Amino acid sequence: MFLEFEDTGKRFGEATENEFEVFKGVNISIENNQFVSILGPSGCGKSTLLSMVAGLEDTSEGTIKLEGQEITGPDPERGMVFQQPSLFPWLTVRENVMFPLKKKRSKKEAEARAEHFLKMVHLSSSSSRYTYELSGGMQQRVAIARALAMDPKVLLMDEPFGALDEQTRHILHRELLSIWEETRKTILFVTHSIQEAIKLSDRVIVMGTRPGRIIADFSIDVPRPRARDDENVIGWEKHVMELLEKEIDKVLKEELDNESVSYN
Ligand SMILES: Nc1ncnc2c1ncn2[C@@H]1O[C@H](COP(=O)(O)OP(=O)(O)OP(=O)(O)O)[C@@H](O)[C@H]1O
Repeated sequence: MFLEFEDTGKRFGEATENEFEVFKGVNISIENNQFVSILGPSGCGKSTLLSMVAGLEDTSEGTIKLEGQEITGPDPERGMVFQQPSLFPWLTVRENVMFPLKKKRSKKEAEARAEHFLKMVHLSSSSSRYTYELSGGMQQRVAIARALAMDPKVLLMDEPFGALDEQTRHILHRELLSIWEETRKTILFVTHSIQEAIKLSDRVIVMGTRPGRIIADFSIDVPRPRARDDENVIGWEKHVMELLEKEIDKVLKEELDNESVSYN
């Protein structure tokens, strides 16, 4: 299997009373080239799971393996795109994409590679501009080009379009799908949006919370492009929504119960 979680668990804090278990017993097998989204209520551990694949957080239990190799730290084979693009404002668009490439490649090679990926995200005409001169959507495209230019085996995306307006998000969905079709990178995509997950993914994994765990794993077998009013798309959205609503209601009820205890 390409990317494999085996009985993976995560705890924060020391093994004392302030220890907090985010999730445990997570088992997921992901095939190469798949576009997989992770949905779940706030705090269930979606970003933590992604950070563990990135190697930014360690695993407390079990393993995560990429092509059979256990993940033990960050590596360019796993590229990350965050909600905030975190670009260098003192560098141009091209220089931002070139920056991580310069360690291993000549300047000329890095430049050619940066231009190639900037073209892929439709930004070649802005490559000499500074990133602070760009809109939020354009900045996120630079971040995607920068991650792709490293030629990762897996692209990890943590709510990459969460801060963008609806129209820009729609355009970037189209672009991301066309990039995915061209590069066939395996994508692990965290989102809060059911519509986004159903529109983009081969597979949608739904996490529950308290304790964090996988509660459903769906293959979305609707041909792309997926129109919003396609009855199969609407059917999937409704199905996932009902599942998530139950989970969110459970969290709200627990929070209200806890509050009423602390008031008494
Ligand atoms: N470094 C940390 N130290 C302690 N607890 C943490 C740390 N990072 C995350 N957590 C806790 O782990 C839980 C999961 O957080 P995480 O950000 O992964 O959730 P999420 O599902 O991505 O949430 P959201 O959808 O709101 O972004 C939360 O309760 C959070 O407070």
